[in-house]
Amino acid sequence: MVADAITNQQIAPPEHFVSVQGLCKSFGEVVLYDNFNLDLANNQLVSVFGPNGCGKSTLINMISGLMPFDQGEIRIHGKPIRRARIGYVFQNYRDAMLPWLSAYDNIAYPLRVKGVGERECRDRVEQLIATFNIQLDLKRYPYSFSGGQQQLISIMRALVADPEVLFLDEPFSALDFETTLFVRDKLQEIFMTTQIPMFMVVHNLEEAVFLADTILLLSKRPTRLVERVAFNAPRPRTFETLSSPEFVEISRYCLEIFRQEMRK
Ligand SMILES: Nc1ncnc2c1ncn2[C@@H]1O[C@H](COP(=O)(O)OP(=O)(O)OP(=O)(O)O)[C@@H](O)[C@H]1O
Repeated sequence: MVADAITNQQIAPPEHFVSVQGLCKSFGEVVLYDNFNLDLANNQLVSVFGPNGCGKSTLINMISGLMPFDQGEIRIHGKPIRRARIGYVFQNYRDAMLPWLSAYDNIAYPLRVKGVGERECRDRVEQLIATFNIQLDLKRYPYSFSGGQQQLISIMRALVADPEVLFLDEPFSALDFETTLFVRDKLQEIFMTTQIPMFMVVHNLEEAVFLADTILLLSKRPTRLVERVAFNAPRPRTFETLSSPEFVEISRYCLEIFRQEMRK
């Protein structure tokens, strides 16, 4: 009995923040996912990298509940998507901001949609910007901020309703290099402070490795998980991380897998 209990404990699945089983998705004749499975252990920052058009955005949109799928099951922390609290940061902050609302009202928007009272909205937004030391005049409108500042505002908006998971679809791709560094550091700080698991699609392999605990390498269509690669460098990751042997080795390894996949 005791032995059984120990065995059962050992085989019991770890807590997963995302669990995907038997996922199928096609667009017309184009099969993107055919019986795709994925489990992501809790408290991780997971990045997704793969060939152009393999279905990275489609995957993040299905898992976050923004896009329907044909077949399969997706659970967030063991629950159906509709019962999970989800934060989503879009690739293009210009389209994602509501331009007629101030930065403050953009951040507070998800709370207002939920019917949260004005005082609680204000407390929550103020707490958030104090925690992450956001020094912006939130009375201003989105267009008056730089790209990095707007992306930061959209990250604050995604966090304001206390999400269980944060999804980010290429959060740096519309930013210049300098701004990318700033937003990337802020994202890492948010992850380290909140421990909210993050699932992030990234276009650039080094970006995919730098912040991640796990890098998911996807194949060409129909899309499979080719490999999940662990990157265990200590946090915070800094400029020094970029030249560390483990970063160089993991990046090289991911690139090699990617190139093998492209040759198929
Ligand atoms: N709503 C849609 N209707 C029809 N086809 C679609 C739709 N959305 C995506 N596709 C197609 O599905 C494929 C995967 O698209 P998706 O944007 O998910 O890939 P991706 O890996 O994120 O691409 P990229 O690397 O270019 O950002 C592409 O061929 C795309 O044209």
